[in-house]
Amino acid sequence: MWDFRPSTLEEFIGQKRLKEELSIYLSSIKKRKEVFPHTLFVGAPGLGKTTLARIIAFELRRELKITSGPVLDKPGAVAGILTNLSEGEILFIDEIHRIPKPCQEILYSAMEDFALDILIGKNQGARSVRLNLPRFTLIGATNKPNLLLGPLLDRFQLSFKLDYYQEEELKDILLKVSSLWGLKLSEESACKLAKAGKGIPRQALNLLRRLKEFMHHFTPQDSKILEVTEGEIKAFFQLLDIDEWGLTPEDRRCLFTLYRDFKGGPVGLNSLALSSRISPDELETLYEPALIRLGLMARTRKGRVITKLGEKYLKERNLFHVSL
Ligand SMILES: Nc1ncnc2c1ncn2[C@@H]1O[C@H](COP(=O)(O)OP(=O)(O)OP(=O)(O)O)[C@@H](O)[C@H]1O
Repeated sequence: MWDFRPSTLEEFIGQKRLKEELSIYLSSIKKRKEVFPHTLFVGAPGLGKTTLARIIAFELRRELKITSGPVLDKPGAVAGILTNLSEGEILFIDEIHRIPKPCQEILYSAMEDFALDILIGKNQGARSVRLNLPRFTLIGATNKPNLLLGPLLDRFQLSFKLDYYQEEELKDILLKVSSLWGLKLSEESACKLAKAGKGIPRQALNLLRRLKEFMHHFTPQDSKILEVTEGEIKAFFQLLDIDEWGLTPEDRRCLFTLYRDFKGGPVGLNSLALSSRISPDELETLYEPALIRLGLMARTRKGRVITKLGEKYLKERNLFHVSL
């Protein structure tokens, strides 16, 4: 089994408070056979927003349609997907903040009144026609809720914020998935991988996927169970050039660029991204969250700054003079 997605809330590890609340809504909606309320999941990429949408659909035995903000870039695209929904169906829109504003506006009446107002004709001859929609559930996922129009935000009856995972929780996820994949992780190996997962299941599972390939490469072909020792984890981390926190050469490059090119900051996101040779979006969503959570970088009102701990990190690893 290559991918692992929990299909019930019980199988979903972590996010304890969110799970408790969600399970109450699921059971009460199930009892009353109602349509699930419009729900927004807010959190960084890879924390499990899509997985939760799938779980809601599975638990309620509802159909799930999956799309994403960039696909819904024209009013016609939004109208098209809405008019193809059936009663009780769940529409999941990933990166909902990337829907252009005029298209977000179409969603207001669809969510509130289950109706679509379509403008037919042009100029003076134009008239508005109201099209009734089946009752459906919209589940949105975003890591930038501030880019959603206020009235759209208001139409989500439920909103959940996903937290980064504790190492212990990531460890449980890794142990569960590794056994499905025929990998035998010792407790210590699982802890090391979990620590390098940067609080994000997708990152931890990506590491596990690569570890599996690594193990297959170095183990005789007939072994059914691949046993991973601490020594192998060490060699694996060396091969990937990641440290015990899971920081990659790109993470270190951002930190070092901040130190070298901007004298430790403060510096704006775009300038730091340009000098680090990565896109501002990648810097903001992929790299800086971990650097900030580890206390190596900080975000101030004037921009990003390196912390004392960040300087210590570079110094200890002899990274003050590397050429990037
Ligand atoms: N709590 C969890 N327990 C087990 N596996 C999880 C959990 N959360 C996420 N995963 C796994 O991590 C991977 C990423 O999860 P998912 O695609 O749901 O994240 P996401 O928040 O929707 O990311 P994106 O916003 O980038 O689409 C999936 O393989 C999923 O099965």
